[in-house]
Parts: sequence; C-alpha cells; structure tokens
Amino acid sequence: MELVSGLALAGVALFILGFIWAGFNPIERYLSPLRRFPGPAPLPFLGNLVSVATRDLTAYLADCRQAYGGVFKIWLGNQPWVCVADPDLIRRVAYRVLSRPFSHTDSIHLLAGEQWEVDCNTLVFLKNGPTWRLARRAFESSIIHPQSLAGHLPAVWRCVRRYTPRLERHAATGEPLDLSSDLADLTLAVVGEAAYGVDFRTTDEQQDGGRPADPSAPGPALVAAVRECFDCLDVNKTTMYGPLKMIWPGLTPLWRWMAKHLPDAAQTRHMRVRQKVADVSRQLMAQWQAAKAKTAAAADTAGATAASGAGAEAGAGVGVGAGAQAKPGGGGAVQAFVEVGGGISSSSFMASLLEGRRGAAKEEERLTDLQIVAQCLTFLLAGFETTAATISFTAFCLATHPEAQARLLAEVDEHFARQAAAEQQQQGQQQREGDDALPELPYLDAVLKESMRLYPAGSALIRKSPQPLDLGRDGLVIPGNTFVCLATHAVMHDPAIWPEPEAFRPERFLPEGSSSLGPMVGGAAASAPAGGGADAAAAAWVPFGMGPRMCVGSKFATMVSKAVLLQIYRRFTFELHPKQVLPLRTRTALTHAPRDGIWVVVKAR
Ligand code: HEM
Repeated sequence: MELVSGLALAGVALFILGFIWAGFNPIERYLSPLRRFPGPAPLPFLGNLVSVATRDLTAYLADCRQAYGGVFKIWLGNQPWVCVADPDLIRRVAYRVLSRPFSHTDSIHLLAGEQWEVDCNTLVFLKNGPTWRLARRAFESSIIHPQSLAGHLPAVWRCVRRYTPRLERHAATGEPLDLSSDLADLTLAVVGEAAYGVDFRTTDEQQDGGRPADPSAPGPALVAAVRECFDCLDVNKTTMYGPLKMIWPGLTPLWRWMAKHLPDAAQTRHMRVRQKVADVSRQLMAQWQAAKAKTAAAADTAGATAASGAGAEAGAGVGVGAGAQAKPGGGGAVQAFVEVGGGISSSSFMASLLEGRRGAAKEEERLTDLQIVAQCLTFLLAGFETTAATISFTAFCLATHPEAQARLLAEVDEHFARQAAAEQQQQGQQQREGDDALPELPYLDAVLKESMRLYPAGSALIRKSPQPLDLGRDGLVIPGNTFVCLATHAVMHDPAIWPEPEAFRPERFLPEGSSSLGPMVGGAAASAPAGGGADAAAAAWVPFGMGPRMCVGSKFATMVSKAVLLQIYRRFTFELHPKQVLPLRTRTALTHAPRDGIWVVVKAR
C-alpha cells in the first residue's frame, strides 16, 4: 500500500517537475535552431505572454525592430516566431511562402476544432493547393474583376443612404458617437448585401439611447456575434487554454481535448458565437437554393421549357415571396433578414459561387456546398471590421488635421458641383450620383492610403512554410514549420523609408510630395505605390499584404471605403469628443483597431 502511494506521489512530483521544466522551455531556449536569430530572451511561464499582453503587439514589434533590426525572433509563450521587418525580405518571404500557420493545432481560437470542416475550407486558412486556388479564383471573379466589382457599388450607395439618418440624428442632438463601432454596422450591412444579397438590418434606425428600434431584429445580434469572433485572438480575452497552449505547446492535444470537453467561459462564448455566424452562412445558402428550386418548379409548372438552364441564366429570378417562405435549415433568425434586389440578390458573392459551379466543366473545378459556406463566412468575417476600422481611422486623421479635411471637402464639393451641372445638362436622364462608378478623387485616394499606412487594419502578415527558407542575409535560414510574422506595420513606420513616419501627410501619395515624403529606397525616393511603382516601393506600403496571399478583398475594401467617405463628407464632418483618449491607442488581435473607439461629435455641413 505504502509502495503504491509512494509511487503515486513520485508520479505526481515528476509530472509537476516536468511541467516546470517545460515552462522554462530549455530546448527552445538553448538548443533551438532559431538561436542564431537576435531578439528578446525567452522568459519562463507567463513572462513572454505578459510582456506582449500588457501592451499592443504592434508597438512591441516596432520596439523589437528598433532594438534588433530587420530580422529577429520573439516569444509568444514558449512559441518562438521569426519576425521580418525589412521590405525586401518581406517581399521575398511573401512570394515564397504561400501558407499561413492555421490549423487546429496552430491557432488558439480553432483549438476546440468544433467548426473544423468550415474553418479549414475558408480562403484565409486554406493551405496552398488546388482548393485554395479554386476558392481564390471565385473571390477574384466576384470582387476583383472590374465589372463585377462595380456591380457591388449600388449596394454600397444603398447601405450608406440607410445609414446616414443616424449621423443626422447625432448632428441634431450633439450626442457623441463612437465611429469605429457605429461604422461596423454600416460595413456589416455592405458585406451582408455583397456576400449574401440580404439586408442584415444592422443600420436600422435606433431609438434614443442607441437601442435598436426592433430589439428582435437579427442584425444587432449578428453584429455582436461577429464582433465576439474577433475577440478570440486578443490575448487578454482568450480562453485560458490559449495561454496554456502557448506555454506548453507540446501538450496541445491535451489543451484541445479540454477546450472541447471542459470549455471555460471564454471558450464557451467563442464556440457559441462562431456557431451562430456559421449557421447564418449555412442557412442563407439553403434559403437561396430552396428559393431557386421553387422558382424552377414554378417555371416547370407553367410549361416553361428547360427551366433549369434558362432559370440559371435569368439570374434575377429569386422572388421575395419564394425566399421568404422557404425554411431550409430551419433558420428562424435568417428569415428576419430583409432580402434585397427582388430576392436574395443574384449579384451577390454567394449567388455567383452557386451559379458559377454549374458552368464548371470538371468536378474538381466546383466548390462544394461546404466550401461555399466557408467562403461566404470568410467574406463576412474578413470584410467588415477591417473596413470599418479603416474608415474610422481615416475620420480620426481628418478630425485631427483640419487642413487636410478642408482640402478633402473642397475636392468632394467640387465633384458634386460638377455632377449637378452634368445632370442639369442631361435633364430627363435621372442618373443618381455615382450609381454606376466611383469618381476619380486623387486627394481622397491619398488620404485613404496615408491613413492605412499609419493605421493598417491588418498590422502583420503571418506565414508558415514546411520547407526551410534561406533569407539570403547573414546566413539566416528560417527552419521548416517555423511561425513567421512579417511586421508590415513596422515597415510602414520606418523613418528610413517614410520621412516623418508618424505624421499624417497625404501628399506622400501625390506628385507634389512623393519625392520628399514618399517611400525612400537606399536613401532616394522610389516611385510611389500609387503609380504601380518599383518593387521596393510596393513593399513599403503593404496594408493589404503582398504576394499570392495578398488580401483578395483589397479592391472591394478600397471601393467601399472611398464611397462611404465620399458620401459622409458630402454632408458631415467630425470633431473629436473629449471622451476620446489621446494619443490614440490601438489594439492588435485578429485585426488592428482603435482600443477605446473613435469618439466624435457629428457636425452637419
Ligand atoms: C480595409 C480593409 C481590409 C484590410 C486592411 C485587409 C487586410 C488584409 C491583410 C493584411 C491580409 C493578409 C494578406 C497577406 O497575408 O499577405 C488579408 C487577407 C485576406 N483578406 Fe483582407 N483586408 C481588408 C478587407 C477585406 C475584405 C472586404 C475582404 C472580403 C472578401 C477581405 C478578405 C480577405 C481574405 C479572404 C484574405 C486571405 C486571402 C488569401 O489567403 O488568399 N479583406 N486582408
């Protein structure tokens, strides 16, 4: 008996000692193939995490860059990451390493793997290979090809029109507004229309006090769920299994099992919201398919010939009634979303994917239902917060730079004056402003570029290569399967590349300022990225990343941001409210966003 309890005690002691030993991570510390890379020394247990969690990751990377140069390693728990903060090397890595380190073993928020089959099919997480290429092509044909991109513009104008009464109300009452949170309702509405062709009703007029007029409307709940999905990578809000996995990465299978079967409150919340968001995607697709089938059946009954082919071509044919009655997937909440454009719009991304696969000659060229659900979910999650953060950062820059705001207003006013004159000339041809195209506005373009340089919504790119990668510098080779972070924010704030890097100077992106303020390469001005410019200049302005995995929504996001800014500044300006914390603080989780919001007072013009 004594022997048994002695052995048990020894086992427990060994286990604890093993834990402590692993917490100090001597293998990584002293024997890691990364030991040649400079960087802060690893701290035991929570030390590394605390040093990152107590401040913004972006600021941490910038400090490391100052201290260690263009290539260094950092520690997230006991997990070393190689960081690259040099434009040439970023380009080299971005074009050679085509996968991200996302899998249920790599990523904290996928730890439990409860949505694994959807997650691993999203464009962001797909590993380089035929399925990624197929999904990427699907995105490109819907939101990069100029014609299809422009096809989304009317939806953007529509969403802005639905949103502006809110700004009017704030202008009338003087009530302060957190733009970053408020604009997320607008960008979610845009993404809802573009991705699924439905109105998520996120911009429904609110009652005094900011409560939604219809609390049962699914929009606000969806906004909350989608936002919560973003919290999961914030080290301060993640499940406790996140830090545990970082400290003891070797025990990942144990943390995964526990996250799934013994979830803590944060994990339970993340699983719930991720489920909700994925369900919306599934249900909307089922709804679309059911409505389509109903239309085809109705056409058959009416004696129409070849209903399947003709129905597909007709495109616009999903009726409101049909869509509203269908209850596929049993999604009650989804029924409450308002369909737009005469049904769940046939110009939406989802419709284009579903229709597109009919045209695919070979089986392997078709996205499955699951893959389509995953891409729509990607559009939703990747598209709304990034764009809202970008527009609100831009509004912050303009509110703090009155001279830039005045110049922008002059450009906007001039545009609308020109348009009014043109409309008067062609009386009778009731063409609404900009409905079919976004006007050329060079200053707005420069303002947006500069605000994205200062505050990129994605502040770093991440990669993981199965093969070793020779950086071609100082004999540094990144071993295979290493986590790599391309610190693009640091590059866009590098004083050697961008003179006065912390100043907001839109002229950098205009001919007048590009030679003195634009990106410098080897001490001389490189041709500005605006002009399509030299490689080095292109690698100096990288808010959308670069290489084959560059943001596939960059053109769409730019179009939406410009359209929203154009319409907003036509009628309003913003002043910072005393509530606004200065200097502006940011937080880096999945995206880089204002930490305390962007608090403004809305002024009607
Ligand atoms: C201003 C808004 C946006 C910013 C700043 C932004 C930024 C980024 C960044 C930095 C990346 C990583 C690129 C890389 O690793 O090289 C990325 C990837 C991606 N973004 Fe965006 N994004 C924005 C809007 C959007 C929108 C509207 C969509 C909608 C479709 C989108 C979809 C994606 C997807 C699917 C990827 C992964 C692409 C792939 O791996 O092939 N993004 N984005």
